[in-house]
Amino acid sequence: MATTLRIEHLVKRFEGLVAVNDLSIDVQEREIHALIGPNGSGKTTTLNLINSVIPPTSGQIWFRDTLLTGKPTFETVKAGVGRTFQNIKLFSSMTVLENVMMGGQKDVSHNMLRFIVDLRGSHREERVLREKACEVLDSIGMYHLRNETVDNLAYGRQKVCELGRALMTTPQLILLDEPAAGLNPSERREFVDILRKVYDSGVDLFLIEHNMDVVMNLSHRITVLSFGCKIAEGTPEEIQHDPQVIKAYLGDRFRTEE
Ligand SMILES: Nc1ncnc2c1ncn2[C@@H]1O[C@H](COP(=O)(O)OP(=O)(O)OP(=O)(O)O)[C@@H](O)[C@H]1O
Repeated sequence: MATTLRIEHLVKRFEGLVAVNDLSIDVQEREIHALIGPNGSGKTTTLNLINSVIPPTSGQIWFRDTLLTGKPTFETVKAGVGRTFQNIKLFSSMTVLENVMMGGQKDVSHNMLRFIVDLRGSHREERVLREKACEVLDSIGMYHLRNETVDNLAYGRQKVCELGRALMTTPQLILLDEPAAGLNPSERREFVDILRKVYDSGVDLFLIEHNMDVVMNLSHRITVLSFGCKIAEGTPEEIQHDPQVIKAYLGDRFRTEE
């Protein structure tokens, strides 16, 4: 299998604090890779570095043959990397369909007003985006809710809607920032099923997550951070039994009976 996402000697300093410290990770094609670790260990910073929300102090990030480092966020999206956020970033008074359609505009975050004006001006563009958004909504079981305003949706459904918006750029890899956060157990099970479907459709996943049931059931490989440094990498089975990981993060949650 080829490497898709390659993180090489990544460092991020915030003044005196080293949030990410010489981090290297190779994510393979067709992999669900989780990044775990205690609060403040550098996970969100790493995600923000991958899709160029912030620049690194040093190091490089590659996605396939494209160097992402130094590129604006919309270029990382163009290269095939999508993203969802820990705190949902939807337009709450707009419908599900409109929110998902906006994901089809690669630079929409810079150009929201133009997007709305363009949609009104260009029936062809609107039709293409609408068709694609309907397909995406169908694939994630949200088509029947397309005309609901986001405000009226349960939190779990809003998260699925955000995932739908990320799918509009036809990503090859999606970065997921705590997909299970705030979900109740049944919403969580449903979301994991949807993520599996998205993966089965050919999209690789790189996620940050604190819920260890989700991480251990979903991931093929896991990288563990502590104070910005990688302390372990391996399969869920290896990580659950790694003494250093148990000490730094997992505690007794996965210790097997002696
Ligand atoms: N913009 C910033 N300026 C200064 N310090 C920051 C900034 N962003 C993050 N940090 C610090 O960098 C460290 C890593 O933070 P980060 O949010 O990446 O951790 P995390 O592992 O995602 O934590 P959590 O699980 O709580 O979300 C923390 O000490 C945090 O306070």
